[in-house]
Amino acid sequence: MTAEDEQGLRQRLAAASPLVVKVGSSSLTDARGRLDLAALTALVDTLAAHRAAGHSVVLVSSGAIAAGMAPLDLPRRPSDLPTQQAAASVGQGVLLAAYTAAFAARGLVVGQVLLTADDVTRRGHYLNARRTLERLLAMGVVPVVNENDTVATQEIRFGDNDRLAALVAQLIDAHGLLLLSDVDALYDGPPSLPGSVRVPFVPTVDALQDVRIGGSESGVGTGGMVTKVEAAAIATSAGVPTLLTSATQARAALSAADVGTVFAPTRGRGRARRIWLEHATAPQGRLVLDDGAVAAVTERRKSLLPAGIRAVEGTFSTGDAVDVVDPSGGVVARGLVNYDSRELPALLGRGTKELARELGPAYEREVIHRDDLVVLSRRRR
Ligand SMILES: Nc1ncnc2c1ncn2[C@@H]1O[C@H](COP(=O)(O)OP(=O)(O)O)[C@@H](O)[C@H]1O
Ligand SMILES: N[C@@H](CCC(=O)OP(=O)(O)O)C(=O)O
Repeated sequence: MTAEDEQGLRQRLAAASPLVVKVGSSSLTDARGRLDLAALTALVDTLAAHRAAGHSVVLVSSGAIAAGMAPLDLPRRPSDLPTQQAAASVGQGVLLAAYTAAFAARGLVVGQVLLTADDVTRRGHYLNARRTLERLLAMGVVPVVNENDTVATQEIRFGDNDRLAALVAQLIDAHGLLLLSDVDALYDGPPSLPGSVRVPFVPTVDALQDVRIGGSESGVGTGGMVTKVEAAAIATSAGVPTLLTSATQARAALSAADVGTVFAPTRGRGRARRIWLEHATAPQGRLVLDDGAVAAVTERRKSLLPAGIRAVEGTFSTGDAVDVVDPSGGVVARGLVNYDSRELPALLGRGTKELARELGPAYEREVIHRDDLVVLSRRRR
C-alpha cells in the first residue's frame, strides 16, 4: 500500500455510513475514574456532526461500571465480577440517561442495545440483533451498544468492548470502525516510554511483529492495546477499514486529518456470520472426528454427520458452539451443534438413514449443518 492508499482510507472512514464508533472507559472518566460528562458531551457533539453530514452512526460505549461508582460510593473500580456487575447495573442507566440527554439536545434519539456473546452466536439471536440494529438505523436512531454486563458470566464475557465493536461493525456491514481510547494512536512501544513512535498506517496486522503491544496503563480500561489490535484484525478481515485514535481527536479523524493509526481492510466484505462463529463464540465442548470426517468437513465442506464422530467431550445444549477436532486433538472447525451432549453419544458412528428408521425422521438431521460450520485455517490445540 502506498501513502496515497492510506489517505484514501482516511477519506473513506471520514465518509463512512454506517460508522461504528467505540469509546473506552478511559475516555469517559475523570482522574478519579468516574464518568466525565464534559468528555461524553464533546463526543456526542462530534457524532452529531457526522450524523448531520448524512451518515449513520452506531456507538459502542463502555463506561457502565465507571458510571456506577459514584452512586454506589465505590472509591475505585471493583475487581470482582459480582461487584462489577452491580456497578454496571446501576451505571448503565446513568450512562444511557447522559447519552439520551446529550443526543436529544442535538435533535437525535438513542436506543439502548445490550449484547452478550451468546446472543450473537445463536442463529436466531444473531439475526435478531442485526435486524434490530438495522431497523434502529433506518428509523434515524443512534444505537448505543454495550455488553450486557449484568448477566454475562466470566466464561461468556467479551470483557472489553473492542472485540464487541468489531463484531458489531461486521454484523451491520459497517463502512468504517473508529476505536477511541485515551491514547492518540498505536505506538511502536509503550507510549509512556520516551522514543516510542506513532504507527500511522498498518497495511495488515501481521506487519506488527516488531511493535510492543501492551495492556492497559489507565487503571479503568480493560484490554489495553492488545484487544484494540485484535478488534482491528477482526474488522479489517471483514473488509471494514479501522482507525484508532483518542476521543479528543475524533473530530479530526472524521475530517480525514493525519491522526491516529489506520488499519487497512485485508479481505472483502460479507463474511459476517463466519466471523461471528470464529471470534465471538466460547465453545462449550468438543467433537472428535475420524480422518474421513475431517476431510469431508474441511476439504469438501460437507455437513458433519454422526457416522464420522468418534467421541463427544463437554456438556452442551442444542444450538451451542463446539470445537470440531481431528483424531490428534487439533481444532479444525467450529460450529453450532444440533444435538445436546446427552443424546449425541448414542448416535456416534451410525448412518443417518438407519437412525431415522430406528428413532424417527428427526434423527436424520446433521450434527452440524455446513452453514453453521466455520473451518479454521490454522489447527489450534
Ligand atoms: N504499543 C502501544 N501503543 C499505544 N498504547 C498502548 C501500547 N501498549 C499499551 N498501550 C496502552 O493501551 C491503553 C489503551 O487501552 P485501555 O486502557 O484498555 O483503553 P480503553 O478504556 O479506551 O479501552 C493506553 O492507554 C496505553 O497505555
Ligand atoms: N462493559 C464494561 C466495559 C468494560 C471496559 O472497561 O471496556 P474498555 O474500557 O472498552 O476496555 C462497562 O461498560 O463498564
